[in-house]
Amino acid sequence: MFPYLIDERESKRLSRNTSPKRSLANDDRAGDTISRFGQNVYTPRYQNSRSPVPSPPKSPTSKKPPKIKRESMFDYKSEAARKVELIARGREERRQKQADERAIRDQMSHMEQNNPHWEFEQMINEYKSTLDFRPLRENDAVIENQITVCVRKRPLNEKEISRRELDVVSVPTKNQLVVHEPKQKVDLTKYLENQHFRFDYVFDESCTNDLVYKFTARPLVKTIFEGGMATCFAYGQTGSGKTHTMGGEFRGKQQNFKNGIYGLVAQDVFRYLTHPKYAKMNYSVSASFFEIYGKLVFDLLAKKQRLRVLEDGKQQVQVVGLTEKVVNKVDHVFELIQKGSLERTSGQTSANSNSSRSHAVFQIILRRSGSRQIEGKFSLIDLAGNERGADNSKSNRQTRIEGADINKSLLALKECIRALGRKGAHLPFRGSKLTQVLRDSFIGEKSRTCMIALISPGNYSVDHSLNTLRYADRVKELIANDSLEMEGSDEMPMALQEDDNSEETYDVDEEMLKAEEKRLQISSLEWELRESQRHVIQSCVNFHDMACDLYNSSDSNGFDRLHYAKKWRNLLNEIVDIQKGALIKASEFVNAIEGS
Ligand SMILES: Nc1ncnc2c1ncn2[C@@H]1O[C@H](COP(=O)(O)OP(=O)(O)OP(=O)(O)O)[C@@H](O)[C@H]1O
Repeated sequence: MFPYLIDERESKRLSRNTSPKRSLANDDRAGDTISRFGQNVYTPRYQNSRSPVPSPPKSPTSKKPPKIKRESMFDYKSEAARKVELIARGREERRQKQADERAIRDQMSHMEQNNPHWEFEQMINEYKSTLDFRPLRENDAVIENQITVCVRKRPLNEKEISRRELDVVSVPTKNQLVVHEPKQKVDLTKYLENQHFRFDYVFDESCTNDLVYKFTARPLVKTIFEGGMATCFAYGQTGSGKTHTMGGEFRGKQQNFKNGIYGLVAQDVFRYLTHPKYAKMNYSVSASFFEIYGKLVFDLLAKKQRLRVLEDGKQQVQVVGLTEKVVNKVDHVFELIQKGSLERTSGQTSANSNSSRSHAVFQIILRRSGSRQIEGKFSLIDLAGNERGADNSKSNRQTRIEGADINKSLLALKECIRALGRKGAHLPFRGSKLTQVLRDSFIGEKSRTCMIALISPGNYSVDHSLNTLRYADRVKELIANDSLEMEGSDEMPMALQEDDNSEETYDVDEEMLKAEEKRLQISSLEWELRESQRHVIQSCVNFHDMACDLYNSSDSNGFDRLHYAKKWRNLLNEIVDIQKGALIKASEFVNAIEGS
């Protein structure tokens, strides 16, 4: 094609020279170069205008046409060709890029469909690959603490698996746990916030009830044979495994009461009775089972008969009329556990249709035969779900009141455990019905307590799990501080005891330790600040309802002014107390931040 183009041009040039009359050849309209399908195609103008085709100049005198330098020919050719090639290559690259992006998008949407959290999953897997997993083993040493705080993580359940939830909790060692909190930045970048916690023991999803029992309640059984009080609490969100741990594993709807902590304690109590040291003491064993629902107490062994709690002048608290059955063999205890469990009050929450809104208290009591004097008592408490706040905004008044009571009792419980850890500290047992009835468990040198915090591993539960861990951490943190404060004591500080038991040697950096403690303290105070704020908000709503009811009641016949005024005063007192409590929490938090 190009030789033709050159010949044509050359011929025109020549014909211009040789025949001046030719009009067509006298300007540069002689021919156009048209780009067609990416190639330069030359279309002579005169062809388009149907002009007679001039014959190529064939002058006999004409010499050979002057040679066109090959170099310039190539220049011309390569210039155009390069542009074309560039355009073509650019187009090809664009298409390829678009195809690649489409393929990635398709792959991502396919992955999203199969696993909406695949990016977080990848991040968690990457993080886990850096951990050295050394979980708790059956033959690990059991540490004897006055207060033991541990955490149990259950496996993902069917519902969570069907919702394609991620397991966001890792348990690398026997006393450490990491929560991988999925987060998103404002620019939608996803990232993990890995939060570390440390407790006396951490049980991963593979641990059985037997193993949990061995490290938690079992060491406390001996306490009640030596004149002490023992308590074991199961604390956590609804559905996190409190009843599974305390009452026994579920097989469908059937619960195996023999392998829950209630049943395991009962079996060990009867075993201890046969021990030569205790056989001669002539102990008799009895059991009671009751439930605390708001401010009310019900007997689970007497068709939920309502019970009154009375306190005498010596601060001795009694649950009046509570059924206490004498048990001669462990099977009797299982029967009582079964009976009481069936009676237990359940309500409805958005989180779990069988959620428990009450605290269940199962007690095993030791007395000398023929005596009313209690020698030892083991209280096992399956606490109500701690996730009340999340349910509250949408819930009815009754549910809100229940929630407020549960929050109050859980905060009071924490304060009482703190008091037990700090010898001689004021015991704020009147903070709730729960702590009131358990008062005797929080006093005395020999009293021992164990808290099992239960967490659900799914990503949708991460906020509740963190709240549970912070609560447990607050109890643990104070114990650690108290132990460190015991100068000259034979007892080693808890943190150091653990370190001595481990194979690693720690180079403890005092500054770092202090900074870490401070951080933990602030995070706990923040949690308390938020909880107390929520409490104020709830109580304001309740206060408003009750104040309206009371106000309207003044219109009725037989209106008693004094009674009315007293009721109003009580309402005001109650809300002022709650607000004062919140004010203290807010000040504590501000002081901690400003002082740090
Ligand atoms: N460690 C575990 N292993 C296997 N399944 C478990 C475990 N913990 C709990 N589950 C199961 O999870 C479900 C909820 O557990 P559970 O009823 O004990 O929760 P909960 O904390 O007592 O809830 P609620 O406060 O509503 O009573 C049950 O079906 C239980 O069998």
